[in-house]
Amino acid sequence: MAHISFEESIKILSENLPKSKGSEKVFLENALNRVLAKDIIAKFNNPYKETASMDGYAIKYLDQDGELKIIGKNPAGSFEFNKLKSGEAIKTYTGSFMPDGADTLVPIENVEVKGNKLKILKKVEKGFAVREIGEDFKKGDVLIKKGKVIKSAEIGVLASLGIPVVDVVKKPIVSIISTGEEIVDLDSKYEIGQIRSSNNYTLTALARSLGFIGINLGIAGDNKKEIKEKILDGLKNSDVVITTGGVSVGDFDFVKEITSEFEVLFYGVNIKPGQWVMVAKAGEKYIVSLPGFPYSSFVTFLLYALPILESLENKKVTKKIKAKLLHNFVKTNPKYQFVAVNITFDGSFYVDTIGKKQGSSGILTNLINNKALMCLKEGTYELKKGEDVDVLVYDDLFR
Ligand SMILES: Nc1nc2c(c(=O)[nH]1)N[C@H]1C(S)=C(S)[C@@H](COP(=O)(O)OP(=O)(O)OC[C@H]3O[C@@H](n4cnc5c(N)ncnc54)[C@H](O)[C@@H]3O)O[C@H]1N2
Ligand code: MOO
Repeated sequence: MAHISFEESIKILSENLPKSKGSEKVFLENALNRVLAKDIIAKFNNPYKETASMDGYAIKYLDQDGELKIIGKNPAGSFEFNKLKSGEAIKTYTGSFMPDGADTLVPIENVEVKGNKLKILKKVEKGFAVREIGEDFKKGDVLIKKGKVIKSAEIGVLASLGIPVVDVVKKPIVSIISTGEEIVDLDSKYEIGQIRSSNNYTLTALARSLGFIGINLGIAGDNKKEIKEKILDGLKNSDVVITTGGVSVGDFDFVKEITSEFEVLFYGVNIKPGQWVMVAKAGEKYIVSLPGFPYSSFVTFLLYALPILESLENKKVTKKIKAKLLHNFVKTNPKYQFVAVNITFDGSFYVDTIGKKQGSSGILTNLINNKALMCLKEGTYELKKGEDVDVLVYDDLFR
């Protein structure tokens, strides 16, 4: 079967992306980084009433010339709505409601007090240090839109609205299975010639680092029954099942046969790494079978599993940006290529491949400290130093 182009694979995938999952309720403390499932609408004005933003005396603006009579105190949290008449002042504190009849607050620094007499030494303009009703938000305002990822300020706004429980989109669950007769897990004895399985650990961690629920389902040998059982097991408890290995042309590449029993969206893409990737639907769920090489499985997870997970939670966790190449780069492979790059920011983004090893897709260590992939369209060509390139950023660049 001829491989399809990268663009074609993305088109097919985007036409088959899932709808976002339903919602669930979480305590506000657990809502950080979750996707809001319903608009948050203010049920009251904040502030509820005109409020002092400094410590001082509430007065009528036109009363600033003569001597005023201090008729009392108005501490924050006192809900007596004091009334103020002409010629009077009420001591009022930061956060206190302004008395009815007062339109201005003269700060303590501007006045002289003798007994209950107040003299204003330095006048202020009308409305000084008074927060308007609804200055922060007004009743009926849509404060946070459905689909927004909840960060610290959203947590604060929800708290200020008195909302202890929030409706958020359920987190997508992705299960990861490594396959291969030669690979062994950490709990098994290692014999020369075997390969310690890294993919199930790397991809579980990658899924979790991007905010999804990653489940490491361990290893299945090159055995159709075992592989199928593990995939079916994964499908029961997760939205997406990832397999690694067993998808190319070897005699023991059974995963592709098992995954083919489902509704295959595509198998084989003209990309480097990852040309043997296979994506299938299993009813509402997905099986994404990635090549076994550690670098290939990492890249293809980002390219094909991540869009499904993002769609399920209705959020984007990767960014596509332009960056300038810090050195010439010769693209020798005609496939659409994804290259691990160092990325730096100095007013613009810059990328380079300094210190990255050249070789097969078996090189996982190139991804240590890596946050981005340079995306190079099909063809062989030379890129010049200073040229703009497309970059897929999958980690926080400023951390
Ligand atoms: N005759 C051909 N051979 C290969 C081709 C080809 O076109 N013709 N394509 C190569 C490419 S490209 C890739 S990518 C691999 C993909 O093969 P599989 O997906 O079937 O992967 P495996 O053969 O099972 O494994 C490949 C490689 O990765 C190691 N591996 C597998 N799983 C893990 C794991 N969990 N942790 C660490 N390392 C793992 C495995 O030992 C192999 O070395 O096919 C090429 N061959
Ligand atoms: O497709 Mo393989 O992942 O190029 O090495």
